[in-house]
Amino acid sequence: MPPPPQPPLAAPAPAAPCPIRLRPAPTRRRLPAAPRAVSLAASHAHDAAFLSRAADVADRSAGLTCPHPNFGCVIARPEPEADGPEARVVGEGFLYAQGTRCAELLAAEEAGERARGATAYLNLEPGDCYGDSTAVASLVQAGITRVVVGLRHPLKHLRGKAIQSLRSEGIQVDVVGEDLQSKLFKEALTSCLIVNAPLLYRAAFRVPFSVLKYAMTADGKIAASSGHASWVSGRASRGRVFELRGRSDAVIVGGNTVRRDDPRLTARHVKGHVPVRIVMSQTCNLPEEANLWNVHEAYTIVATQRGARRDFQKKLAMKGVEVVEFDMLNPRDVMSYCYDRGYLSVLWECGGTLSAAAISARVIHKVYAFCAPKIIGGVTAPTPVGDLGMNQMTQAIDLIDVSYEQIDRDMLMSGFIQPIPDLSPVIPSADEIPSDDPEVSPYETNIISFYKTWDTFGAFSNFSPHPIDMPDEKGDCLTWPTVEHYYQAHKFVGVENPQASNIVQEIKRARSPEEAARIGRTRQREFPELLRPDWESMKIDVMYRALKCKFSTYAHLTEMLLSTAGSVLVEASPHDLFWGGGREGEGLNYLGRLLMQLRSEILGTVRTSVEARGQEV
Ligand SMILES: NC(=O)C1=CN([C@@H]2O[C@H](COP(=O)(O)OP(=O)(O)OC[C@H]3O[C@@H](n4cnc5c(N)ncnc54)[C@H](OP(=O)(O)O)[C@@H]3O)[C@@H](O)[C@H]2O)C=CC1
Ligand SMILES: Nc1c(N[C@@H]2O[C@H](COP(=O)(O)O)[C@@H](O)[C@H]2O)[nH]c(=O)[nH]c1=O
Repeated sequence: MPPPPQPPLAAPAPAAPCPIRLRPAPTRRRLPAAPRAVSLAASHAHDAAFLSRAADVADRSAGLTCPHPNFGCVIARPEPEADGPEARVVGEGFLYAQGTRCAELLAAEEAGERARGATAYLNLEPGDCYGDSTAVASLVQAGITRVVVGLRHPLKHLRGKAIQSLRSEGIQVDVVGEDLQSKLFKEALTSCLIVNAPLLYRAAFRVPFSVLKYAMTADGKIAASSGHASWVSGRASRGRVFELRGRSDAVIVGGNTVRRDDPRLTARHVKGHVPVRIVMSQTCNLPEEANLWNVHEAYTIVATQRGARRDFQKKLAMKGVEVVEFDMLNPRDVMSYCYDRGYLSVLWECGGTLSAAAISARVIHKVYAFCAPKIIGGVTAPTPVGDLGMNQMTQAIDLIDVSYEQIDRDMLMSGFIQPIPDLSPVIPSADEIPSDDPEVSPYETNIISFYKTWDTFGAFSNFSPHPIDMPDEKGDCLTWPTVEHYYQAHKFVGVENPQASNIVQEIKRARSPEEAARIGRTRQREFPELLRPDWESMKIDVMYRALKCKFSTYAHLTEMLLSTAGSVLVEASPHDLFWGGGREGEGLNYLGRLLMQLRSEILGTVRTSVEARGQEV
């Protein structure tokens, strides 16, 4: 694989300022009426306003669920009584999580008949990976006649596909920057870029979007010279940090911060998504007891140097902490690992030692600096960023798109170290859609890996949004939203304890497959006595039954599976060594194996029926 493109450390001079703020969820409102005269400027103003609104709508699930590409759809139609370009919103929707119903479908359902002849505004080109093009089909079936797209999909195997499909259905598609250009559209486009910055960085640099956050005094210290740091910033600022955590897949600290602060790193006080906590420690010289080892609160990974304190590693593993060894522990390799795990965004909450290493490794993209109006002094008091090897002020890294916000008595300054990647120059024209499949290496054409639902073969993931109807113990048919829901719930099925039945119901009701997985795993750890006693011997069978149902229910999935004949299927999970293939092929890859077994079974059935027909003739 070629090395990921290296952005310059010192970013180019700032472009037009663009305030970056966490936006509160917009309330539904009628947009202000535009001037009555029908003019191009007025219709552009409407389009730009609705597109920005689609970006705001897309942002609604942030912090509620595991981060994922943010898709929002706003359907608007002209006011029947108005002859100008006034329009009103008739439907809105956003993607709640991977494997849940797409934004376009939700918006079309809300709009109903009012969608006929209306315009749909999408912050991002839909990225159907399930072979069923739900997003496009929803818009077509709803009778949408025009679609305005903010950004083409940044992932190569999806870019341009949905736009082409919509156009081939006779729908007018206007893409900002290509078909629509003006200052207003530039601003709307910025909203679309910001709401999916993590996906864009991930696509461009093959690392997750990384944000460095710290709290410092007015004299630039992040702790007193003793190392004591609670608290530098005020309560309101720390509340904002909980929000930032809730929007991240993982929060990272260095060994010293764990030894000194014993942090919890949870997104408490804000309901919703709790990120994974990652400790980077070369020595693994970490405390025996620490808040981070309480994995009931949140999942913890310790990233360490190969061979470091193996006995202690075992102790951590006994507590449920995952330990990952690296040949050379450094920020870039840890970020590559996080990329492989499918993370989109990571929050660095470390001290200056590790932050300097991360900035030097060019993995930090954005900075949030909370500045408190206090002075602590101290020549040895820690500062936010250690040595970067610069000795002239002219070498300083200029932050771009800087914004300032007062939070109670503190000031929050944020800005990008690296600009949001502009993928537009490599956008292919409509007749130049890439046919290559980035998941399949030309040298290993017989291996097809899949993992996240946005991958080319994302439909093979148990998180794909394909409900299955399965008989329960009494033989009654029950619908499960995804295979993951079914699998996780069956850890507790058949156990004669009302608490186990409650857990089954809790998992069944989970709003997304991620939530189902989280509940299933947490309850298994919390209540091992409620796990069905035959689980270890039954889990493969449970999974196979669910897969068989999924692939036989949806014809296009059967087709997709059969199209892989001759290839080895690998679930590219770097950490699940039972269902996945592991980082270096050390995993047992049971999910891939079961899919291949199912493929053989279906192929056998197809062949047998063809042969039978042949004999009849
Ligand atoms: N106000 C604020 O926002 C914050 C304040 N703090 C304060 O900062 C102080 C700690 O800062 P600091 O000592 O810089 O701690 P860091 O959080 O930066 O941790 C440094 C440690 O990170 C580990 N590490 C792993 N890989 C690397 C690498 N490639 N390069 C460098 N380090 C690596 C090492 O752990 P090991 O030694 O285990 O191998 C190293 O000692 C504390 O007083 C804490 O309270 C901390 C965070 C935020
Ligand atoms: N001291 C300091 C911060 N420190 C960071 O927060 C961590 C503690 O998190 P938790 O245990 O979850 O409350 C600590 O280890 C460090 O990473 N953050 C801030 O916003 N403001 C502050 O003043």
